[in-house]
Amino acid sequence: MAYQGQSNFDHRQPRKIGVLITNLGTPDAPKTGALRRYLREFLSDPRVVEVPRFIWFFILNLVILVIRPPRSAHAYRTVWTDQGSPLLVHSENQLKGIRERLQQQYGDDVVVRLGMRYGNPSIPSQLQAMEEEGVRQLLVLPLYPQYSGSTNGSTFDALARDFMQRRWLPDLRFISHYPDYPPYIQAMAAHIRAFRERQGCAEKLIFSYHGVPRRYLDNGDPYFCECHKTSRLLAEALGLGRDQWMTTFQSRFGREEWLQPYMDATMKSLPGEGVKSVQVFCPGFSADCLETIEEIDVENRGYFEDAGGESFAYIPALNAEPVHLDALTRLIEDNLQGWRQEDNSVAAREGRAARANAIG
Ligand SMILES: C=CC1=C(C)c2cc3[nH]c(cc4nc(cc5[nH]c(cc1n2)c(C)c5CCC(=O)O)C(CCC(=O)O)=C4C)c(C)c3C=C
Ligand SMILES: [Fe+2]
Ligand SMILES: [Fe+2]
Repeated sequence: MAYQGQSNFDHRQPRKIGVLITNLGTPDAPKTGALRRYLREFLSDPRVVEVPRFIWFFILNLVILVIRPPRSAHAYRTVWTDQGSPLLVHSENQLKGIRERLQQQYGDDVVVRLGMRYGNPSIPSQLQAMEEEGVRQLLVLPLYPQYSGSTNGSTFDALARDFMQRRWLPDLRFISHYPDYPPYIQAMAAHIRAFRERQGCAEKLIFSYHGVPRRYLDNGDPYFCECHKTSRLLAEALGLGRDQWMTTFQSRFGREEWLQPYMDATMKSLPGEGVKSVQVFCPGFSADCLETIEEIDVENRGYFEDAGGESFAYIPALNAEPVHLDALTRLIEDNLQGWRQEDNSVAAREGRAARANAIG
C-alpha cells in the first residue's frame, strides 16, 4: 500500500494533542560500531554536509567512517554515564518534566514524546506511536533555540519524509526557533546568576555555540545572527558591560572556514591578552553532551590553562533544571493556543462511533 493508515480505526478512541520534543541524537553505545552507524546517518544528511553527493560518498565512506568512529568512541567513553549518553539522559529528564507540567494543564488529553533526529528513539517511531495513541494535533519543538538549516531544517525534513508516507496527517505546528523567547533568556540568566552567586564571577563570560560552515551563513542561514541575538539579550539580562562577555563558535569539522571567532583559538589567545579567568556557558545546547562536557570542559579548558589562564569554569547547560522546564512548557503552551481539547466524554465518543457506523 502506498500510504500507511489504520484500517481498523476506532472512532471511540480519544483524540489527543501531541507534543514531540526533539534533539540531535547520540550513539547507542560508546563503541566503534555504534559510532559508525550514528555518524553514517548524521553525516549522510545533506542538510548537515552540503557537499555534492558523489564527492561526499567517497570521502565519507573511505575516510571519515574509517578514521572517526574509533576516535569518537573513545571521546564518548569519557562522558558516558551508567544510564547512557548524557544527551539522551538529559533529554529523557526534560521529557519527564515537561510531560508532568503539561499533564497538570491538559490531563490525559496531551501526549508528550521525545524523538531524536539521528539514532534512537527515532522521530518516525514516535510519530507512529502518537498516531496509534490518537494524536490528531501535533506540535513539534526541536530543542535548538537558534535556527539552522542543518539542525531545525533537518528535523522538519524527517517529519516531512514520514508524513509523505502517512495517509491521515494531523494538524501540525513546528516551532522553528526561539532565540529571543523571554522565558528562555530569563531562565539562562537566572541559572548563570545562581552559578555566580556560588562561585563568584570571572573576568569574561564566554557564550560558546556549536559552529557551522561560514558558507551556510553566506548562503542565507540565520544561525549566526540568532546566536548573536541570544548572546546580546542574555548579556543585557545579566547587566554585563560590553567587555565582560563574548560569543564564540566551537566544534569545527573539516577544513573549510566555519563561523568565527573559534572557541579553541580564543582560549589559546585570551590569557596572552590579559584575561586570566573565564566562565563558559553554551546557550545553544539545551542539554549537556559530548560537545560541552568533553570539548568545552576538558579540551578547551586545557587550551586556556596551557596558554597561562588561571581559572576556567564551565557553567552546565540548562538540562532539566526547573527554570528551563518552566520556560519550555510556556513556549509549548503559547504554541498550543486555540487548539481546543477534544470532547473526549463517553457520549461524544459514542456519537462519533455511531456516525461512523452509519456510513459503513
Ligand atoms: C559535519 C558537520 C556538522 C555540522 C554542520 C553540525 C552542526 C550542529 N551540531 C549541533 C549540535 C550537536 N552536534 C553534536 C555532535 C557532532 N556534530 C558533528 C558535526 C556537525 N554538526 C559531529 C561529527 C558530531 C559527533 C561527535 C563527534 O564525532 O565529534 C552534538 C553532541 C551529540 C552527543 O551525542 O553528545 C550536538 C548536541 C548543532 C546545534 C549544530 C548547528 C547549529
Ligand atoms: Fe554537531
Ligand atoms: Fe566536538
